[in-house]
Amino acid sequence: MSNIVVFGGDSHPDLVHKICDNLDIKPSEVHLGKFSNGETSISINESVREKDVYVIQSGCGQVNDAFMQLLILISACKSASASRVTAVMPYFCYSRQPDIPYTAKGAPVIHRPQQDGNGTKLTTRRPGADSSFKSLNSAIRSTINLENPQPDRGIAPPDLTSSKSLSRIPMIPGSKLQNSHTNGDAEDLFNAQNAGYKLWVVQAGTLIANLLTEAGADHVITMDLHDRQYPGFFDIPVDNLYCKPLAQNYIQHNIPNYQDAVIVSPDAGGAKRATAIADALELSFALIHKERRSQLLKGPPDATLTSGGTLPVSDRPLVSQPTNSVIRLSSSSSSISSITSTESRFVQTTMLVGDVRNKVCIVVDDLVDTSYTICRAARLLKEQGATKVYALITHGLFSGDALERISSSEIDQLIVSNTVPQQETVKHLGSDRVDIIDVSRVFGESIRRIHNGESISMLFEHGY
Ligand SMILES: O=P(O)(O)OC[C@H]1O[C@@H](O)[C@H](O)[C@@H]1O
Repeated sequence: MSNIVVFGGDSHPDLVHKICDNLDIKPSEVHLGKFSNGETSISINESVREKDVYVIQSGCGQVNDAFMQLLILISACKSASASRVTAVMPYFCYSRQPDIPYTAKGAPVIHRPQQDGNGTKLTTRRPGADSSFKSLNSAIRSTINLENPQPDRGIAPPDLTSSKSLSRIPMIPGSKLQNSHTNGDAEDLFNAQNAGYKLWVVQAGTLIANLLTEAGADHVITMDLHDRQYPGFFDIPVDNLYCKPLAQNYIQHNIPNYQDAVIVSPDAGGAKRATAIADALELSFALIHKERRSQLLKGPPDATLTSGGTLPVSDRPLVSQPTNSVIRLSSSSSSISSITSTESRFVQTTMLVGDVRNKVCIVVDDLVDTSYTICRAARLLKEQGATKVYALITHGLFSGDALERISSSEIDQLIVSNTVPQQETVKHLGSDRVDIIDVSRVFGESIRRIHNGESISMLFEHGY
């Protein structure tokens, strides 16, 4: 192929080489480094004048560094007179929104308490909180308890200050999560859940899109965007490839008697993705749905649901019959303290819709980050009689201690694509328990087609 140049960032060199092998070219030479103060330094060692340039960088590893490196590489090519620059991001970072707890009351309380010489000053007040950190920490702790509601299993809450595990929950410098074991946070928890304001965490979609286009990207190629609407942030073409055809191919060729298996979505958000695979392979489908809502307790402390109070705390799921079970907010994950009528709580409903008894289950999801979602799904399926659980994932981020969790989970077989490096995964879980779906061919073919001005829509349906 003439007039094409492919550069790789340093987040996933193995995939860069594989994609280039498929294109039968070599990655172009670039020096990637850091200045002494930690800033990214890049020098391009060949001419890109009037060339069609592809910069491959997955949004993983040191993700902010990787993204900055991508931006600088794009900008360097553009200012060196490349005719077109395409960002190839096998895993598109910042494509998920933050998972911040907030009250049902919504927006910040805006009031006008302060007058100065120049007129009225609008301020935002956070009732019940001395400092924003104090309240936010509490809110985070409450989410941790919900994310890992296993009080009887003696699992300590993760330390957000050091663990990379809960990446959808913002990490606050200096948060003292070890204090979440104590009961002294009840007031904080109450404040966090009832303060009447919404903890506002930036949703970065437009910024990320603008940064890429401002750097000089003319086109983006990615795979299985968490949000299919995400390309709407861009005013350049975004080709979102699907792992689906590769996943289907894996199921058909590697799962014995796959015709009797059940495709499972571990949450409502992934239902479309999973049903698309189930429909294509004519398999049954099951859905795990979890709903969390904050509520103010009204009944007496130990009242039963029928008398208008609360159900006993339980992490057991509901099967096919949606009924509410209550996981109460607690400042300790190892014990459930008594409920008072004025505290805030979450009502959590977990439903498994579909029949998995004596079935092989294939849990399909776009990504695994902390792995709580997928491990919880596997446990539930086994409890409900599944004989074997496969987890089929596009982007295996496996942050923090995710691999340890998977290792001791009910997942029998993990199948994950290589949009993100998986050497650690194989090392940790063993090659028998992990299979890798190679996406380099489909990325290579999409680059070839885009370079030649051909359609890539057949890749969406059939892969390569
Ligand atoms: O539970 P972890 O692995 O952190 O998060 C992964 C889940 O969070 C969702 O956004 C993904 O679609 C997936 O279901």
